[in-house]
Amino acid sequence: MKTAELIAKGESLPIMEAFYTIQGEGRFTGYPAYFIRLGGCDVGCVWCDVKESWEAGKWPVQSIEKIVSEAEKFPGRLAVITGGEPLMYDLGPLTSLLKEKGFTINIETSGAHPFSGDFDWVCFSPKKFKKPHSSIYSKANELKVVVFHSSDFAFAEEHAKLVKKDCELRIQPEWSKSEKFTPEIINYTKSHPNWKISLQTHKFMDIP
Ligand SMILES: C[S@@+](CC[C@H](N)C(=O)[O-])C[C@H]1O[C@@H](n2cnc3c(N)ncnc32)[C@H](O)[C@@H]1O
Ligand SMILES: Nc1nc2[nH]cc(C(=O)O)c2c(=O)[nH]1
Ligand code: SF4
Ligand SMILES: [Mg+2]
Repeated sequence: MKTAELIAKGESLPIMEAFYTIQGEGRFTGYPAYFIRLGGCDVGCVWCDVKESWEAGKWPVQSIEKIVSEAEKFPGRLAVITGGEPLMYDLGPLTSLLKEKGFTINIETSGAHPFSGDFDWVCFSPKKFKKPHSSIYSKANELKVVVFHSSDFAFAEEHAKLVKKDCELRIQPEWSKSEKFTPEIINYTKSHPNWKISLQTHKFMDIP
């Protein structure tokens, strides 16, 4: 089969990088996890901290068997699928193979493409730059909104209305604007206690 066909079926995927680290953000902050970063994103966030991921074509394509066999070399059995935007691909085959090998699987996504795959935890981080696909709202376990501008609090509330009742709500300061917005985020969370704060703790620890 041609590479393009294998990618379309989700049997092979462009891999920007894969690394064993500590989940820095959100619900599973502090958990050791194997990150699989897929290449390719068409959302275009001005403040994206992995812009080099955007061009799918520049990353090597690997079979899901190879991706999972690399993951198995590490002792942890929590995998985080991220990118780039991982939902640009059919994640069914990759997640079923990871499951077969005993992994718990989380995803980091903007939700901008149709949902696929079988996940234990879905972290949905909507973006103003490309509207989320309707399929994400019933799947999200966590809504993690990055604050880069004061208007992002209202954007966060709009999305909070659309997710499931038990979806956990988090606000995360955009890294470069952290100093400016952290006091506002603290005050917002104290006055809107249905929200919690998420920080990019890996950046403080200087780990991947
Ligand atoms: C790089 S993205 C990849 C996954 C997916 N494309 C997404 O945006 O959710 C992983 C997480 O990092 C967040 N993020 C990206 N750049 C950031 C920045 N400069 N400051 C804070 N969070 C950021 C995203 O919102 C997302 O929650
Ligand atoms: N340690 C660590 N935790 C993370 N949580 C989400 C990340 C991502 O880029 O998706 C990320 C990342 O890049 N590194
Ligand atoms: S959706 Fe995610 S990977 Fe894509 S530009 Fe935005 S933060 Fe970066
Ligand atoms: Mg990151």
